[in-house]
Amino acid sequence: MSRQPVFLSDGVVAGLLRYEELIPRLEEALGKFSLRRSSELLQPVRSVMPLQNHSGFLGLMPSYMPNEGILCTKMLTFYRREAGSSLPSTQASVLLFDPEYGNVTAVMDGLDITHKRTAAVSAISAKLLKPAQLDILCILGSGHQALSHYEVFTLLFSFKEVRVWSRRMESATRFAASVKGPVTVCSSVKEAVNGADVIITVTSSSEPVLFGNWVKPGAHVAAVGACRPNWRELDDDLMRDAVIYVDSREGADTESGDIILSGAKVFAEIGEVINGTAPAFCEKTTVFKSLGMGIQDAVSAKLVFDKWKSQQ
Ligand SMILES: NC(=O)C1=CN([C@@H]2O[C@H](COP(=O)(O)OP(=O)(O)OC[C@H]3O[C@@H](n4cnc5c(N)ncnc54)[C@H](O)[C@@H]3O)[C@@H](O)[C@H]2O)C=CC1
Ligand SMILES: O=C(O)C1=NCCCC1
Repeated sequence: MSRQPVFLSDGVVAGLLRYEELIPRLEEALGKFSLRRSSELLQPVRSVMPLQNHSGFLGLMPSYMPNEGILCTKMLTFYRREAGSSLPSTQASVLLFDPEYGNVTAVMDGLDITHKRTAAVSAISAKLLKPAQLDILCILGSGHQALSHYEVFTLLFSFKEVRVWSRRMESATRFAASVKGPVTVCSSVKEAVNGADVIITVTSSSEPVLFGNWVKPGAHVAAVGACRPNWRELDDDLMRDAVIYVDSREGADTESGDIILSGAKVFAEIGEVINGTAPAFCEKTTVFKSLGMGIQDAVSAKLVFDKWKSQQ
């Protein structure tokens, strides 16, 4: 069992990972996670080491799904970057092990996995908590996650209008020009979210950018940024008035400033909605607070590795 691990570059991973195959695997994993059967799935809360010099952190995200033959960890760094930096703010590597023997079988670049699995889980939340009307999609932020969220949301849903807002107008304009379909560039958050049915927050902000009194009652918000206990994207009004769903209760209670600082109560994990053990309040304003989980990376990496092996 002393074979060297294979290395799969970002280009190879991106070529193999397809939303159509990824989404059902993520749904299954989210449902399993919420059952809390430790014989089937283990995933501790992300271990985080702050990197003060960079307003960032290094995170370790292990997970184990013995029945799936998955033992995996993602290692990531998040650095708060100035606009125009050539490096992405989140960088990641994923290690897959042979669960039988403990040797590393594959090391893969984790960028595309992080972009796609995060966006796919937000799209799953919108599918489960679908508002009655689905005409307007609004994306706040114009970076990597904005792009992957645009891709999967326009793949799964048919919006009449897609809007984008970014702190710097030229970034929003560049984003709109880079995607296939029409995108309205908005000059303020208030204008962007006005009447929107689905709002995605994908900013690196540590202060609220989205305020509850701007949000249409019954809208669904997928809140993806603000992944540290003292960072916010959403204000107290929105956190108090919406029904709050999360990927992991333990993760949310440990890492989400929006939840910890607002004192908002988590209603359910989206895995519980998938399992039918918690209701989907589609008619109410809902927030899905995403922090990201190791199992999401693990099932993505396993999918990529199996496809790569089948082509050798
Ligand atoms: N929940 C999850 O599973 C994951 C969450 N993330 C988080 O998603 C967010 C976006 O990630 P990426 O798109 O990869 O980053 P990025 O660096 O590519 O884009 C960040 C965006 O945030 C904007 N921004 C930065 N500071 C801001 C501020 N103070 N106010 C408003 N906008 C601001 C930037 O202009 C840019 O549009 C980050 O907070 C990241 O930590 C990233 C990966 C997974
Ligand atoms: O789950 C992830 O991957 C990340 N979550 C929070 C921000 C950095 C990446």
